Amino acid sequence: MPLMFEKPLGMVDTLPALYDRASEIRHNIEQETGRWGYRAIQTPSLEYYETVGEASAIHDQQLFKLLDREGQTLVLRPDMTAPIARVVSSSMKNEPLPLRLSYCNALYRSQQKEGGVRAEFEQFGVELVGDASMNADGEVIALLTSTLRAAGLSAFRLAVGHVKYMNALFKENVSQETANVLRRYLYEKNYVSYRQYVDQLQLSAEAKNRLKHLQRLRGGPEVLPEAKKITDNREAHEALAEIEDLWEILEDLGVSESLQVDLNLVLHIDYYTGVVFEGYGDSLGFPLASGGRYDELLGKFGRPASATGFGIRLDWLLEALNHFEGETLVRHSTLILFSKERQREAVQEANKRRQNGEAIIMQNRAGVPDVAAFAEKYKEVISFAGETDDE
Ligand SMILES: N[C@@H](Cc1c[nH]c[nH+]1)C(=O)O
Repeated sequence: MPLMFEKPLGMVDTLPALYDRASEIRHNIEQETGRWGYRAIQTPSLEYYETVGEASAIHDQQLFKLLDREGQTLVLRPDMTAPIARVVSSSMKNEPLPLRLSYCNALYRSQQKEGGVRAEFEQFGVELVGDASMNADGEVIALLTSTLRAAGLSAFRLAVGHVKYMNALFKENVSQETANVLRRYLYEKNYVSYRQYVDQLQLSAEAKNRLKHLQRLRGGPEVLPEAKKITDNREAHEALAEIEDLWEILEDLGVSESLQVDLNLVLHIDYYTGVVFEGYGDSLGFPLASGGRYDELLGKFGRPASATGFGIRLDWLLEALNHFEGETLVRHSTLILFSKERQREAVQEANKRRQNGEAIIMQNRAGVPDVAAFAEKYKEVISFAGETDDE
């Protein structure tokens, strides 16, 4: 294949039909978060590696890095949460907390050769900064459900976990390195390897049982008392009490039905410090949204504050909505086909219709090699033909 048709790994084009669909969804989502008082923000595509790049807590190999003229290393933003932490701590530092912000931006995460995963994708997200109460966690989860609904996704599930519960359980039973391996398996949802790995560890039978029990801690709020039984750790119990409190809030917010507790949940970013969650469309095998509480990130930028938020991948949301059927010709505009001698009339007609909100394409017949084939695409064709044209 000639190189001129190739794109760098993980880069994709968006053709008009999909672009229109994505804009519509973006618009619906932004309207919904606007109704909850979230104000949109934009930040640059490039950030310093040493500040935002590191704070993003994305694997170093996944960062796209480049150098500016001063020799400083820059990254294409892999995440919006860290840039927002930067803004909240600098240009918005006098704004009283809590702050409610939203964004819709392209993010960049470089991919391995295999996998065929996008390295540039659009993410819509919100951040609620400065509210440590469980109501903030409840609000962002409820907002995630209502944005997914506003986007037209009726069937989805949300899983809610807690970083501190898992950390405490691992700390009590295994070393840091072992915990990292276990976390990796849980992140990959590779439960078979998780069990096999636990089986071959040099641990007491009880410790192995506790680690395996963790895997079954998924379901309704009835798993919380179960979860209590396998550890006496204070932090773990506090984490469970937070989820209980959250559940009540979510019931009051009317969104507990699509929710599940999942104490196995591990996300791809490690700045999370509390409640974490992930959203799945019924037809997809992978999560299209995720988020959670990150109480230590803002402090890295000099304005310590608790915070929580979520990000939705728009490409995966579109897939869940089943609108990935590929490019089709959209018969939504009207064609005005004119000949030079009638161009003034054609313009008047086009202006009138455009003012009424109609999409009009004006096309001089002389500019089209095959008029019949071209006109085929439009739902309505208006002709301002000259004397010598055949109709
Ligand atoms: N930035 C996270 C999503 C998130 C927003 N706020 C908290 N978490 C991500 O890219 O997955």
